[in-house]
Amino acid sequence: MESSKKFFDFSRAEWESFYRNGIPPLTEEELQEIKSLNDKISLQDVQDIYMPLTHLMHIYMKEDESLQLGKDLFMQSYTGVTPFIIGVAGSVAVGKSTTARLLQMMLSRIFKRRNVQLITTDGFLYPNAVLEEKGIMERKGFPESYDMDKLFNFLEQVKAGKETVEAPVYSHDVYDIVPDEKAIINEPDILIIEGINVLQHPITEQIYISDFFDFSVYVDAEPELIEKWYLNRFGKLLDSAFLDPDNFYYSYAIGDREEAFAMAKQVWRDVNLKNLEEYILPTRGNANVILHKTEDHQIDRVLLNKFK
Ligand SMILES: Nc1ncnc2c1ncn2[C@@H]1O[C@H](COP(=O)(O)OP(=O)(O)OP(=O)(O)O)[C@@H](O)[C@H]1O
Ligand SMILES: CC(C)(CO)[C@@H](O)C(=O)NCCC(=O)O
Repeated sequence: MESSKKFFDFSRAEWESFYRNGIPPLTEEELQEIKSLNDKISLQDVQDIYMPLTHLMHIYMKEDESLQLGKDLFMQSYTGVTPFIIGVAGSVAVGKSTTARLLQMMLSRIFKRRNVQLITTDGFLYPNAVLEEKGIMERKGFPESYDMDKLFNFLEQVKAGKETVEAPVYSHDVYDIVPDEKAIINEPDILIIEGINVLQHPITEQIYISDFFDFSVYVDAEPELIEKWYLNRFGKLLDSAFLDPDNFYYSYAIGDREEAFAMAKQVWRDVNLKNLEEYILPTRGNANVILHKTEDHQIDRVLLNKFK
């Protein structure tokens, strides 16, 4: 273990050993089902990295429940059970959605009676029309491009145990908020929130959105690799846009492929890499756990926060 001031830094082998004696809570069939999520997901990662991670999350969940109960006893009032909220942060295209969906599937299989739901903060981006109006269309993903009040209200309602809470929906294909679509969150026991901004910035002077999180994971990798994954995903977006004139990427898909990739490289450099360096990376130290990836999304190191 090679540690920094703030994090214990474990090799893959060390991390894996933290759950070696546990009985794998997932059947071979369930593992195969997880595989269908993204055919490149390594089942070895599920076993070696995510099993110990969900085990650790369970430790935090139990602590959280007992703290809530203790506080209620102290105040001599019952405030109700609040959902356990897990944040998944990291760069654009680092694999947050894939990690978050994998965690959702694993947690709902392992804790069969718990209702595990998932949402992305992409839905809280201002619609393109508003970004245009504010003159910040090329700042999509930067802090000012999100409706933070709306995100704050959403989190407050979920945490307060409201029966049904709605959130707007963003589509990568349309490259905009989808006007008539809503994501519904209804009384989850565990809510996973994935987004580049979940560990970021105060909303008001007193409160950070990270105050809402009971556990957080930062997905990390070297920027050169993330760029590769970004361009790779861009290629897939082009391939699926080819037959759909309504798709945002249609004109790129039917045009010159080299030019399209040159444009994507520029967007990576001028928007997403800049955002990573200025606003996302500085939040890495706030996470409970950092998953560090190398080539082919393989996780080679896991870091655990010493203080939270
Ligand atoms: N564990 C993994 N194994 C293989 N491929 C992966 C893995 N995780 C992500 N990918 C691939 O990397 C690309 C980016 O992943 P994903 O869309 O999950 O990123 P993201 O961080 O959610 O991005 P954004 O913030 O833009 O929504 C996708 O093409 C995805 O298929
Ligand atoms: C929607 C976000 C901000 C985050 O997922 C990102 O995928 C994005 O669209 N960034 C803007 C620059 C780009 O087109 O890649």
